[in-house]
Amino acid sequence: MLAYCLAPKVTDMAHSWWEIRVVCDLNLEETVFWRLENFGFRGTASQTKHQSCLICAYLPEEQAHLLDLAALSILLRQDALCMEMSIPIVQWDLIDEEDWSSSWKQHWEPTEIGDRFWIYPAWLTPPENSDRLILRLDPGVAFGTGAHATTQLCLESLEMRLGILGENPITVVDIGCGSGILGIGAILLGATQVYGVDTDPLAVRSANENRDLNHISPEQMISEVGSVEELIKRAKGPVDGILCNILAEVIMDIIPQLDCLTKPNSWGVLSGILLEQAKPIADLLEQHGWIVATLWKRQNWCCFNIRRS
Ligand SMILES: C[S@@+](CC[C@H](N)C(=O)[O-])C[C@H]1O[C@@H](n2cnc3c(N)ncnc32)[C@H](O)[C@@H]1O
Repeated sequence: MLAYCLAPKVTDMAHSWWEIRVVCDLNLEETVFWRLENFGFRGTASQTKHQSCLICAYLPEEQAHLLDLAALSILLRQDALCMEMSIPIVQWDLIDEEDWSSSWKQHWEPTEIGDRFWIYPAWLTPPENSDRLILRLDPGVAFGTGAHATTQLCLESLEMRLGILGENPITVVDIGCGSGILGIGAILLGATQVYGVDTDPLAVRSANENRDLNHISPEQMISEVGSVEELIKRAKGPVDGILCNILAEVIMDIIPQLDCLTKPNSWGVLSGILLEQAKPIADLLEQHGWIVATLWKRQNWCCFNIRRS
C-alpha cells in the first residue's frame, strides 16, 4: 500500500532533493516516521509488504549534509537495536525535482474511500457523473492524499457522523489539516463551516489551494497556521465536530485543550493512534468527559469516534 504521500512542488525553492529510503520491520515504521519528521523531512511515503515496509522521504538538498544523513542512519539503527528488531536498510540519493514530480504522479491513482468518497488527483479529469463525492487533491508538500489508513478511517467516520444531517448548521474543526482532505470531505458531506489549523505553513497553503480546487469558498473553509489556540480564537465558541489526525503524543497534549471547543453534544474523530497507544488515550478522554463511542482499526492504526454525552 502506498501511504503518507507528499510531493514537493515546482514553486518550492529547491531544485534538488534528498530522497531517503528506509526498509524496516513494520513495527519500526512509526519510529522511523518520527525520526524523519524530527530531522525535517517533509515528503514521506511508505509501502507495506508482509511484515516490512519501505519508507521514502524528501528534503531540500541545502537542508542536510551527507554527514547529517549518516548520523540519522545510525540513530535508526540504534532504534532498531533497542527495540530488538532487524536493522533497517537506509539509502539516500539526490534527485531532480522534475524526476520526483513525474514519478509521484505515476504512483497516485484515484482512490475510493468508504461508501461515499472518490479522491481524485488534481491533474486527472474526474468523471462527470459519479455516485460518489469527488474530492480533488494536490497535496503538495502536505500530508493527506487519502492513501494512509489514518486518513481513511477519519473519512469513513465522517461519513457515519455526517451521513444523516438535520436542519442545523454543522461547524467542524480540523486540527492538523495537512492537505485539507478532512475539512473538504466534511463540507462535501454537508458541514456548513470548517476551521482548520496546521503548524506547518506549507500544509495550510496546500489546504487553501485544495479548497479552491474543490470550489469551496474561503469563508466556508478557513485554514490558518497554528494549533488549538488559533482555533479557539477563530471558532469563537464551541463547535459540533472535532477532527484530529496527528500522532498519539500530540493528541495527548491536545485533549485537555479541547474543553473550550466542546458543547454538550459535540463529537470527535481522533486518528493517527497506534493500537498499543489506545489505552492511555482512552483513559485521558474519559478523564476529560469524553465517551469513546467506537474504536475502528486498520492495520496497526486505530481511530476513536468520541462524543461528549
Ligand atoms: C498525519 S497529518 C494529517 C493530515 C490530514 N488531516 C489527514 O488526515 O490526512 C498531521 C498534520 O498535523 C500537523 N501537526 C502536527 N502537530 C500539530 C499540532 N500540534 N497542531 C496542529 N497541527 C499539527 C502536521 O504538520 C501534519 O500536517
